[in-house]
Amino acid sequence: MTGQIPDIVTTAQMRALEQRAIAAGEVSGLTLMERAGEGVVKAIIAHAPEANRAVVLCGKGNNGGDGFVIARLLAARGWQVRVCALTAETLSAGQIPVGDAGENARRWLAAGQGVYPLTAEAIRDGLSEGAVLIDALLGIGQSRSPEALLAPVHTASAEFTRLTRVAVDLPTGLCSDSGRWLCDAPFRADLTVTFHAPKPCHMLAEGPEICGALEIAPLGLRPEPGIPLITGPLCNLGKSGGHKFSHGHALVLSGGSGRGGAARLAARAALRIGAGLVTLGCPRAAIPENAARLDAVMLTPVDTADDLATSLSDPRISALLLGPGLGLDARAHALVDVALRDTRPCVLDADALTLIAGDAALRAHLHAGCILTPHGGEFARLFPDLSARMRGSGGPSRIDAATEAAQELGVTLLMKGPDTVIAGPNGRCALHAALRERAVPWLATAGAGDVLAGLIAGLLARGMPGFEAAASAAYLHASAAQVFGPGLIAEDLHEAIPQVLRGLIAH
Ligand SMILES: NC(=O)C1=CN([C@@H]2O[C@H](COP(=O)(O)OP(=O)(O)OC[C@H]3O[C@@H](n4cnc5c(N)ncnc54)[C@H](O)[C@@H]3O)[C@@H](O)[C@H]2O)[C@@H](O)CC1
Ligand SMILES: [K+]
Repeated sequence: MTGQIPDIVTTAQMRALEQRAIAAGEVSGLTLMERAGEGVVKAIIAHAPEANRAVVLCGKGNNGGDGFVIARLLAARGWQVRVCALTAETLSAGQIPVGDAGENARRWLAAGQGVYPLTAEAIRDGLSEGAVLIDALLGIGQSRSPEALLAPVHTASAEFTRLTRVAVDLPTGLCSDSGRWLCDAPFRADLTVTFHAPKPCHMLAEGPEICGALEIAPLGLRPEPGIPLITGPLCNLGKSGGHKFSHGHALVLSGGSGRGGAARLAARAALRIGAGLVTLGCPRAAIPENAARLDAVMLTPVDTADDLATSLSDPRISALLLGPGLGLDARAHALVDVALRDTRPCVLDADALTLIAGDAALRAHLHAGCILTPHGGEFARLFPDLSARMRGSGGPSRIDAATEAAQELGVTLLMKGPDTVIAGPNGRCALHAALRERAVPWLATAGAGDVLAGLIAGLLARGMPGFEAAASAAYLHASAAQVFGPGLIAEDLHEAIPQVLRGLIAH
């Protein structure tokens, strides 16, 4: 997939787009199916230029209908094509289903072609080394395990080592909206050709692992806004003129002696990303330790809620961060309480999230300037019911769950994971997908989350709105890891940020 990636559309959005175009008389379902088949054939030829033999696995629905179009178009190019269909028996008995898929089955049969059953033997006999195996069993309509359906496919294809496996729209065994597998052994594609726009499963959770290369075939439908992929910072990061106070002042609150590392990582990140000033607020007893480890970050004693209130009387403090290394004691609770009664932008991470999860009174003070950055465990503590639903079959995707959670709390929420979902209080959502060169597994290292929280706080301090700050920080965080590469530890992220910024600001 190259060039500008269109917004992601959910299954419901895709069906609505198609239905609207058909209802408006702009296009027929049959034409859409033909275009879908043409797109897949074009991608197959580009991907496997030497191939001239295919087995097309066709299901009962419209994904199967696409399969019959693909079979017809490949056969017209001189390919040796075998269709193995779930409907082989009824089709062979002359019973053609109504609808677009039925019409394409009819056209295939009318061309004098046969339809084989979906058995291991029939599939194997249609294949040879170098052939293309096309999965048109199930598409966006799948919601339950297709294990039985796939068993003969796995048995047959295991006998070959050089097949090109192509998924039509999405691999069978993958939930289109959540990216979760619907069975233990889904179809594993080398190439997935989807239509109009990527679906969440191509970007989320375990989906990318089984999609292979992703191609998007146009259907001629009008583009509509969906869920954008974050492919760069959402605001200008350059600095022009002014003095240090023109670029904001972030206040990071830390725990006691021996617990300051996480907050120091966050504070340095806030400074690196361009906040004019960053102050670390820690208990008086922890000042020597922090002073020995920090130079450009300033220090202020914050032992009590009153101390924090005094710090906040400085109107130049433009953003707060609480959580990394904050602790879960009474002081930490009191600091979160004071911070939330203030209306300044506030990042809540780590221990602050645990405190909020356990106290409805704190939760009640959350406001639209808050940015919560939970990982899976913290999300489960904050939203046990939603989290349990996510784990269930047919449950909400990470995109849907983050959107629901952000709206429920009226905050911006950044859900951490290999794919990072950012959801705003008004239903806005964006995704940073860990795909290909943006997959940075070495970010799974102690302290990386603290750096991310610090980047958000720094951008907030500079005046960036919450959603933009969270989305931009997710991008910059992954970019820094990408620039540094293997062996990364959290401290290295700070050192890589200038290189990332140089690249972005130069453009
Ligand atoms: N929506 C659109 O805009 C377009 C859709 N097209 C194709 O149509 C597909 C969607 O078609 P359908 O809605 O008919 O859905 P599918 O073809 O994905 O599934 C068909 C039916 O199979 C059944 N099913 C689900 N899980 C099953 C399982 N495990 N075992 C057996 N049967 C199962 C369900 O009843 C489902 O409705 C898309 O993925 C795409 O390939 C294209 O033709 C072009 C346009
Ligand atoms: K499929």
